Amino acid sequence: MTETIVVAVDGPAGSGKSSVSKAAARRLGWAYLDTGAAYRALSWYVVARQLDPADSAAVIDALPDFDYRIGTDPDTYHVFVGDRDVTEAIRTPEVTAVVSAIARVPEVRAFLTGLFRDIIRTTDRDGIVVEGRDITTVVCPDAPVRILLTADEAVRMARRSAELTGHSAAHVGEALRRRDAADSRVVDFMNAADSVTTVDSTDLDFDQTVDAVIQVVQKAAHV
Ligand SMILES: Nc1ncnc2c1ncn2[C@@H]1O[C@H](COP(=O)(O)OP(=O)(O)O)[C@@H](O)[C@H]1O
Ligand SMILES: Nc1ccn([C@@H]2O[C@H](COP(=O)(O)OP(=O)(O)O)[C@@H](O)[C@H]2O)c(=O)n1
Repeated sequence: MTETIVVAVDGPAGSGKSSVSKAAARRLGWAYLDTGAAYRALSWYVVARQLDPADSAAVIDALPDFDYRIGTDPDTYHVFVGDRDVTEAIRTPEVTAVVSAIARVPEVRAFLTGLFRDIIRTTDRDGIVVEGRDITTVVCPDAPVRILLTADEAVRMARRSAELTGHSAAHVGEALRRRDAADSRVVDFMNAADSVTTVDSTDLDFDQTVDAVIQVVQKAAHV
């Protein structure tokens, strides 16, 4: 059996990681793994169990009962905790506001990294596009294709606030800046690590960004 080709994609919030990675996976006929969804689902679970997200010990204690499942088919993407479909619930501003506190706990990162590697190992496609904050550096540092997807902060904020109707652009922008600042104290996703290719989507539209990612994949993985 040939080994699955891993495409590792990191970047800050609103850079296009999820949407671009999903579209690239679809075009390649490969699997897609959204790692942020696991951090979000754990945050949702902590809130649902009425635990304090800032209480690391309580969050660590909850890990063995965290029954997480995610689809890796880009066309039928769903996130479950137990038998509850949380695909929508994990995107609310309430969950987004607590996710950085959960993600900074080293035991949480180790637990979820193990889970991601299991999912990657058991994929039945020729390749998998995995996106997050530490995929090129921690989860899959040996991936044959490693990409940092960036865009200027103002552009990222504008994209995000266009998605979240009902929230002011200033509020969305401030929340995004605060989350990036907190997250980047834990892992560096603003600077490309050695031999990681940067794709800057500031002046690219969505399709051009997908094209740019596919080109990096084709060049690095010869597909
Ligand atoms: N190059 C691009 N040009 C315009 N809009 C984009 C581009 N890339 C992504 N988007 C849009 O920006 C929004 C945020 O993208 P998303 O994939 O959720 O980012 P991330 O996963 O990095 O937070 C989405 O609505 C997406 O469709
Ligand atoms: N590999 C990853 C992915 C996400 N995360 C955390 O999970 C949160 C949500 O990730 P996400 O990718 O869904 O966020 P967006 O960039 O899509 O808004 C981030 O703000 C990080 O705190 C992480 O720490 N490591």
